[in-house]
Amino acid sequence: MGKLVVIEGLDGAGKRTLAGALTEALTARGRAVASGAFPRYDEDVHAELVRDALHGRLGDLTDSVHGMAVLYALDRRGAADRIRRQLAEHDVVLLDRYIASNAAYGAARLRQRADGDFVGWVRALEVDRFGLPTPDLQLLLRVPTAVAAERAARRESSERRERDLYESDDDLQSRCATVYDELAAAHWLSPWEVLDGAADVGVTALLDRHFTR
Ligand SMILES: Nc1ncnc2c1ncn2[C@@H]1O[C@H](COP(=O)(O)OP(=O)(O)O)[C@@H](O)[C@H]1O
Ligand SMILES: Cc1cn([C@H]2C[C@H](O)[C@@H](COP(=O)(O)OP(=O)(O)O)O2)c(=O)[nH]c1=O
Repeated sequence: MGKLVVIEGLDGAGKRTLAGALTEALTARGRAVASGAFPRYDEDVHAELVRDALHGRLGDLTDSVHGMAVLYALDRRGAADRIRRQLAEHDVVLLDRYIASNAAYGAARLRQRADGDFVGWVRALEVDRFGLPTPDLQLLLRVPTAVAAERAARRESSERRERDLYESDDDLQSRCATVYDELAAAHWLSPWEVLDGAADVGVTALLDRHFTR
């Protein structure tokens, strides 16, 4: 049975970049790695609807924090069997965002903290009701909100990719950073490790800490 490892953090924190580096380093050590990212924009109708909502194309649906969270959760529900299969066949399944993204962004939108009702509601929906596999380890890639915003803006211009409603809301990102810190401190759903994304993450040392057999 493989380990389910999740990378979490703000938009522009460097999650995708770290996922690539970790996959490469684990593969070089001979581990079988499956990787994925949520939302699955090009694979799942709920994720497609998320994209529409984040670009203001679904009217007042975007205003509903719980409605948005249900769409993200249904995307993951549709991937649950595949994740379970991947865990059976690989040493590591590495995901760029998972259940904690719903907890952090939703709580931040509602101005709640990690010990508030919303985070409990996400756990009840995704873990208890949908039966999603829980992570073995969550990595919080922590960067100052200004750095994340600057990276997201740079990516916007280099990839001609328009920033969405959450990405362009600096106050939301900064509240979200607080909830992430609290989720990590509480080891919500799994052990967490906080990585300094503004410095060298130190992939080799990370592997030595968590992936020695
Ligand atoms: N450690 C880093 N130092 C500087 N720039 C980085 C670093 N990691 C990622 N970036 C750049 O920041 C931008 C956002 O990174 P990305 O990995 O796409 O973030 P995320 O997946 O968290 O949104 C990209 O342009 C990427 O090249
Ligand atoms: C996966 C997930 C993302 N989100 C938020 C975080 C991001 O602001 C936004 C889009 O996800 P993101 O991974 O940033 O997609 P991309 O970088 O390809 O646009 O959705 C949730 O609120 N809940 C979730 O379950």
